[in-house]
Amino acid sequence: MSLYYDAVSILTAPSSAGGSFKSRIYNARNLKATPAQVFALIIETSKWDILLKEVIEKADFLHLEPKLTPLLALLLVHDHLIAKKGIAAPSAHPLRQAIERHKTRLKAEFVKARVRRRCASIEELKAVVLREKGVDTVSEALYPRWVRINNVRTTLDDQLQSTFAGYQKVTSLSALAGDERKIYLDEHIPDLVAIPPGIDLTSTPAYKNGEIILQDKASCVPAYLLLGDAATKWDGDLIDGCAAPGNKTTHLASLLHSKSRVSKAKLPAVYSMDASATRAKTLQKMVTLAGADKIVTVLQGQDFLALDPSESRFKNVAGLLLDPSCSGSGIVGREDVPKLALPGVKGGSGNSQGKKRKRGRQEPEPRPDSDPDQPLETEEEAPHQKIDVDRLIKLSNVQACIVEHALSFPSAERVTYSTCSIHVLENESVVSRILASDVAKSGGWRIMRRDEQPEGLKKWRHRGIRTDVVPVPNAADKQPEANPIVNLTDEEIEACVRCWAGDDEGTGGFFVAGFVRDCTRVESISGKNGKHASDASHRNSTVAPDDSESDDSEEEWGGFSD
Ligand SMILES: C[S@@+](CC[C@H](N)C(=O)[O-])C[C@H]1O[C@@H](n2cnc3c(N)ncnc32)[C@H](O)[C@@H]1O
Repeated sequence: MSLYYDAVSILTAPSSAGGSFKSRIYNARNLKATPAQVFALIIETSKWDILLKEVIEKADFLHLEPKLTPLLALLLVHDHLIAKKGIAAPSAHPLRQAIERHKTRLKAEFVKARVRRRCASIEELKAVVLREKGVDTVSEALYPRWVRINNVRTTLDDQLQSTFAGYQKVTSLSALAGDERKIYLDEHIPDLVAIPPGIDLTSTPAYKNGEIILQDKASCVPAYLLLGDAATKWDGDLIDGCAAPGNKTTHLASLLHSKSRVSKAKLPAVYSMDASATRAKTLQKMVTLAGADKIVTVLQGQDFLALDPSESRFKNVAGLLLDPSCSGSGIVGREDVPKLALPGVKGGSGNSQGKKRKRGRQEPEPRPDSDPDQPLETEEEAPHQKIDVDRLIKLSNVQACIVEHALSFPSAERVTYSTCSIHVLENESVVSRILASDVAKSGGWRIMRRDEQPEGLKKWRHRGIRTDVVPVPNAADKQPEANPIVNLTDEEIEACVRCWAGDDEGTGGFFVAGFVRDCTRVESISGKNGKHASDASHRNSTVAPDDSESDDSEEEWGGFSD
């Protein structure tokens, strides 16, 4: 029963609580039910709210049940009428009884509501209700649960035969509609699958053991772009400069790893850091849980900008992943607490929806990856802070600095830059500034073209833009900084990877660009950094997509050594 009270407490929490709606659930320390259950209940109820309101009002029983607030009633009636297992509470529980006392009326009104809409099945009814609500069933109603398979601990095949045994394979995201056990194997990112959002994996052994990681598809692009299709052959060390809570670090480890790697050679080292000591603790936890601690060294509370690229331990760093703080404007669910249509109470009962029940509860330990990217926002990313152009300009200055610092690592040959922002000012404009910087020019850096990207990403259709799709508030007053300068060629724009929330790809808004060192450029530039660039240029030249990559081709690898 705590599930319903948990959902009410989330929905009625003050808006100043901060964080995206989803992140607030996953970060809430006072929930008894699992965050996934609470999230699914709220989202599923929000899809049906107008119909449930109609049914409850016509059944006209709220004034008879003082324990039921309109919000509680909506959530409970959802499960009573629609959820496969009914209300998640023992049959003697007073709230369950408060609903079941009226089950005949509720059932009758539900059937009438369906007949009025001329629907033969519940699925049909769901689609009609969503249309009434003006929701596109594929884009908004269906935001799948993305699940990344962690190759450090398991394989996709193992998971298909264990955690996902009995799941029906489907070939499109839209086919995941409903609550049935279906699975979609992603066509762009290796070892990524999607399942219906209502399915809770948090109690599975695979989740608890770090074999699977819940991570939005868009957030999987940077590590894949950095290491490419032949990631198991990558032999330079890596840095994840802005790493907490650790989704991309553990993704790097997963890509580098393959269960079939035969122990001979040493795996590359990954230095993973976060300037926030608190967030770095979560990073360490997630790295350990994912089994990546054998290759990942977490530098807790380390400011990436304070790293000295000439330090000897970084001499073999060939790839750097930078995912710095951003406005978070692409995060799905930001300020998106579903506004549920609540039933009215005839006869004016005093049970208000905001009334909170006092509960003494143990605080559950949140899982670090429970809401990839989203739960552990930086101070800068807190949504209650207004997104305005001044803030974007500040963020973009730091973003550019961070990537330029990455380009100065002597053996670096690939760098990725990513944000979960939709603004040109933080994305294409930052790329444009980076490419124009001295460090990029003298180091021979250029953008990683679309035709050089891993196979899955070559196929990805959303590419860079030059002008904001969603205008930035008060940008018009701030000339000229508010007008982002995007001095990129068409080829460079095409090289930028964009993801958009609300389309049929099921991702949040995201931006990624890769930079590579081009030794021909550096040779044409006299003086500094030329040697570094050519040092770097040979190492991972084999990292380009390689069709011959197979389990058999990995005997030279040494696997993990303790
Ligand atoms: C968007 S989050 C990173 C998410 C992470 N890449 C993941 O996939 O789980 C940005 C992080 O960068 C960190 N950060 C910001 N500036 C930094 C800096 N100069 N050095 C190190 N970390 C920094 C913030 O504390 C924050 O945790």
